[in-house]
Amino acid sequence: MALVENDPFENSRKQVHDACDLLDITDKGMREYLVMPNRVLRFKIPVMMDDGNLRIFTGFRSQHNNDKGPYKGGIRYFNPKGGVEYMEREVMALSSWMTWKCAILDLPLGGGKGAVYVNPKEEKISAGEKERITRRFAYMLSEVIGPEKDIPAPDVYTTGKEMIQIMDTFGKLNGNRYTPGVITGKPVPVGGSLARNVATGLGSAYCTREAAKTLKIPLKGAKVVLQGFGNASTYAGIYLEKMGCKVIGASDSKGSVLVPAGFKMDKMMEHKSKKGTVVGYPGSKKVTAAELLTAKCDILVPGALENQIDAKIAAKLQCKIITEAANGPTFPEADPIIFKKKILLIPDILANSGGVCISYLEWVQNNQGYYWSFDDVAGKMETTIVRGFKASYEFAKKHKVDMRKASMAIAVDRVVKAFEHRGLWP
Ligand SMILES: NC(=O)C1=CN([C@@H]2O[C@H](COP(=O)(O)OP(=O)(O)OC[C@H]3O[C@@H](n4cnc5c(N)ncnc54)[C@H](OP(=O)(O)O)[C@@H]3O)[C@@H](O)[C@H]2O)C=CC1
Ligand SMILES: O=C(O)CCC(=O)C(=O)O
Repeated sequence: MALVENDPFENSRKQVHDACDLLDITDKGMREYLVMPNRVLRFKIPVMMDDGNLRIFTGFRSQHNNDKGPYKGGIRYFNPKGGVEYMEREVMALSSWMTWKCAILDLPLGGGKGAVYVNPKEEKISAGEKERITRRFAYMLSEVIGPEKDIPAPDVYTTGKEMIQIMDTFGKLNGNRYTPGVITGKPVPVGGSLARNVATGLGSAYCTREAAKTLKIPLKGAKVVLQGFGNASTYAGIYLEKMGCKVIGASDSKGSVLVPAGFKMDKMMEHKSKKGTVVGYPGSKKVTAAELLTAKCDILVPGALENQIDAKIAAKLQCKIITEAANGPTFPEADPIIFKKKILLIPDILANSGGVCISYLEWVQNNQGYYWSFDDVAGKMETTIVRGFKASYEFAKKHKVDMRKASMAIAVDRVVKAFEHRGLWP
C-alpha cells in the first residue's frame, strides 16, 4: 500500500523499473540502488515570527544519486495537500527525477531536491520571515551542501533572492568564503548566469520546436495551452509565442482561463501583475483545471505541479504535443493512453531540463570565475537539449516506446555506467 495518496515517489519508482526492463537490468539490488535516494534529511526550522511567536517549520533535502557528480536540484516552498508526509515522498521523487534529468543531458551532476513545508504566498509570510526561514534552512544544510557536494537552485515559490541568502549564509558559516558555486539561480550581479531566469521555459520551447519539426506541425499559429503562470510556464509561453505560436489558455493557483481568440503573453502578464491572477482576463472564459487540460490545442504545457493528468483526463486530451514543463505532471497510468493516442509527450526530465542545464553553466562560470554572454549560455543549452531530444526520439522510435521510457532508459544506463566505473566503497 502506498504511504501517501497519489505518491509521487511510487511514480518515480515505476519509471525506473520500466527503464530497467528496457535495459534488461534484472539485478534486484541494482534496481533498488537506482530507485532509492542515497539519503533523505528531514529537519526542523525554528523561526521567530514577526508577531514574536516561535514557529517550527519542516525542511527536507533528498540526495538521490551522485555517481556522475554532485547532487543538483531545486528547493521549493510549498504546502502540498497531503501534508508533510506527502512532501517527504515528493522531494524523494523530485530528487530521483533530477538524477535522470542531469543524466539525459549527460551533465556531470547527480540529483537532489529540497523543500520547506510552507506556502509563503497563501500564508502571507513577510519578507523578513521568509529570509529567516531561508537562512535557518541553509544553516541546517550547511554541512551537506557545497560546490563539490550538493548544489541547490530555485523551484516553486523560491527565487534568486532566497538563493543569494543561502549563498551568503553558507559563506559566513565557512570562514566568510565567497562560494558562489554552492547554489545556482542567483541574481546576475552576484554570480548568477545570464539566461538562468528564462532557462526552463526557453528549454521547453526548444524541445517543443523539435517535436513540432518531427511531427511536421508548423509552429506558426499553433495553439498553446499553459497550465501555471510562474517561471517555467510563462517563459515557455513567451518563447513559443516568439516562435509563432498563439497562446489560448493559462492558469494559476486561483483558476484557469481560455481565450479562444488567443492572447499576447505581455498583456496576460500585465493583467496578472495587476490582479494577482490570470482569472478575469478580458474576453476570457473561466474553466476548470480539467477543461483547460483537455481543451483543443496543438501544444499543451503542464507547467505548475505534479499529478495533473490522470487516465480520465488523458482519454480526453485533444493536443498533439505535451511539453512537461512541470515535474511529474502525468500519472503513470496516463502514459500508455497518451502514447496510444499518438500524442508526442516530451517528458519532464527533458522538457524542463533547460533550467538545470543553465544552472550547470552557472556553476561552471562560478568555478572558472569567467562569465559568458546570454547568447553563449543559451546556445550551449540549445545544443545540449536538442541532442538529448534527438537521442530520446531515436531510442523511442527504435524500441517502439514512448519518449519517457526512452529518456529514462538512456539516463539510467548512463548512471549505471558511472556506478560501475566508480564501484562501491568501502
Ligand atoms: N524554476 C525552475 O527553474 C524549474 C521549475 N520546474 C518545475 O516547474 C514547475 C513550476 O515551477 P516554477 O515555475 O519554478 O514555480 P513558480 O513558483 O514560478 O510558479 C508556480 C506556478 O504554479 C501555480 N500554482 C501553485 N499552486 C497551484 C495549484 N494548486 N493549482 C494550479 N497552479 C498552481 C502558481 O500559481 P500562482 O501564480 O497563483 O502563484 C504559479 O503560477 C514545478 O513543477 C517545478 O518543479 C522544473 C525545472 C526547473
Ligand atoms: O537548476 C537546477 O539546478 C534544478 C532546477 C530544478 O529543481 C528542476 O529542474 O526541477
